[in-house]
Amino acid sequence: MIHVLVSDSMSSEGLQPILNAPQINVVQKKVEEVEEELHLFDAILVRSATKVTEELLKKMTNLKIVGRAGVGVDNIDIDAATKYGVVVINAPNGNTISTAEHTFAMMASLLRHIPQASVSVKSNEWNRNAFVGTELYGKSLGIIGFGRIGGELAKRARVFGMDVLVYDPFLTKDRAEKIGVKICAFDELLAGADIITVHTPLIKETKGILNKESIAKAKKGVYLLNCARGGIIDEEGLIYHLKNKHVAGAALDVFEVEPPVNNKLLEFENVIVTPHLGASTKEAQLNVAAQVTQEVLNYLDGKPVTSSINLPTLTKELFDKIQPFYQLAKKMGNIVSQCMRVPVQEIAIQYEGTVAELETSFITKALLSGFLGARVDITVNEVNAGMIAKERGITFSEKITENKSGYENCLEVKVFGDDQTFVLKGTHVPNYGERIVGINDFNIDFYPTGHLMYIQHQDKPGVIGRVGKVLGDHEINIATMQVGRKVKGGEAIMMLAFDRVLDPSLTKQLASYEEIVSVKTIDL
Ligand SMILES: NC(=O)c1ccc[n+]([C@@H]2O[C@H](COP(=O)([O-])OP(=O)(O)OC[C@H]3O[C@@H](n4cnc5c(N)ncnc54)[C@H](O)[C@@H]3O)[C@@H](O)[C@H]2O)c1
Ligand SMILES: O=C(O)[C@H](O)COP(=O)(O)O
Repeated sequence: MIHVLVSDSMSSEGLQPILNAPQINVVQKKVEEVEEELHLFDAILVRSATKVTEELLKKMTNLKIVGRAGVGVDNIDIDAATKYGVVVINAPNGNTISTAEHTFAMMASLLRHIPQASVSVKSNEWNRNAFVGTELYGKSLGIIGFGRIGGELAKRARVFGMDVLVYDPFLTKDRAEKIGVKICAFDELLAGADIITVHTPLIKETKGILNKESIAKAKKGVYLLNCARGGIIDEEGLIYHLKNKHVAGAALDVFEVEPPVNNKLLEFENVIVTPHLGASTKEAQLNVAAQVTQEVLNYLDGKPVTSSINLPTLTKELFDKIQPFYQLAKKMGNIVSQCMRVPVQEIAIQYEGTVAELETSFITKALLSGFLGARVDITVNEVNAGMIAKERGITFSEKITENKSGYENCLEVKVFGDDQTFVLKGTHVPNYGERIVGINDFNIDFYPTGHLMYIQHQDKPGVIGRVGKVLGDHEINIATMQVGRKVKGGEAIMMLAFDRVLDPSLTKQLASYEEIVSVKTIDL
């Protein structure tokens, strides 16, 4: 049974596929209400209220995926999730329109004093002079952060006859031209805009991007909006400029601390607020819940996810193509790790042929996870493999080379350890399966599965017979056997497969023979 925790309120229509899945037990409760069962959950679905901290991740020992039904992931400790091998996905475009519309509604409300006028009329006043507003038409809207929401907002502003100034270090000229906005430097936007709105993520570069100093560079009488994340506009700086009337008004959907208890901003008549409602429409909630539900189901079912924050994004088509190499790479990493039982400093992976045309970074991570999984005591997967390798001082690299092996596709891994190197080559033969086709300089051909024994020996008469006899004496059936040598009478190797795990005493006995150089067992 798979256990999924939905810890924030979500559209039940969007959650239907997961609620209806017979093999999934869905619990819709806050984290605090399931403290005792946290270790059971395979997945957690959240909005912005649940804080997915390292502390929580440590308690959720079975967790595989965090699904954020929305855009912002600043409530999730991505580094910690990556460290514990937990995939984080979001629903990046399901609430774009709703948030752009909300921002537009806030802007219009702010300039026409609609919330204040509404309260006044409901208090039996009829004070038309107190609420004289300002038109949007002909005004300059400055947008900081021109992604999905910034772009949708700009289209609406253009239709209302506004000029749009944009500051976004990652914005291309092409996109700006298509939407009809002017790319500006930050200070140029501050100086030119009548209204400024922020639509960036909350990251260290954007935290307090509008603060006491930068707001001072804006036009006197500027209006400010924040429907992105609390903290992008520094609240102390905003309060300062509201007091000195440099800022004519502000519209805020988000706050540094939510809910904004005892927040001085709430005392200003010219500050209008909503309780983080940008994404709160039926449509957006259905979209984000449905997107994240499908992604979580896919991932738990071993299928690709398309909007992961800490994994390469793969389409289903690409994932299907990668899948055989992913399995092969994982096994190769595992074999190499068991054959090189010494500290390793470097892992170099080469791709040849058709595999080189795929997303090799994903395959590299699979190989690393197979390698590390065999030697560390924590969950290692493609999410955290790179991070764990670095932590353990193992450098890794990947290279695409011309096809020299003669196989349609070939992966080669070379591992450098204390005074030793080990090379393994593998290929995937369509309709046949994974094959290991090279160990160090030896050509060989075996299916990497089950319980294996790798023997390095001298190519002399009787060695194979002796190995067979020892195993036979212990009633051990050899399932398959492959032998490889470079020159007659020189170094040779054997790869044997068994139906069960071998007793370590056998390894010792075989290794004691003069013609046998080394014996290693490999369990896959
Ligand atoms: N109020 C709500 O309910 C609500 C709803 C949805 C999204 N959001 C928030 O809105 C924000 C934007 O969402 P989006 O979907 O448009 O994201 P997005 O990723 O599409 O856009 C973000 C943009 O910010 C730009 N950016 C990054 N660093 C910058 C910097 N230092 N200076 C200027 N620009 C920078 C990026 O280049 C990108 O174009 C996010 O913080 C998200 O959490 C809030
Ligand atoms: O980043 C987002 O998607 C929004 O801030 C929405 O947050 P919410 O899911 O808590 O409404």
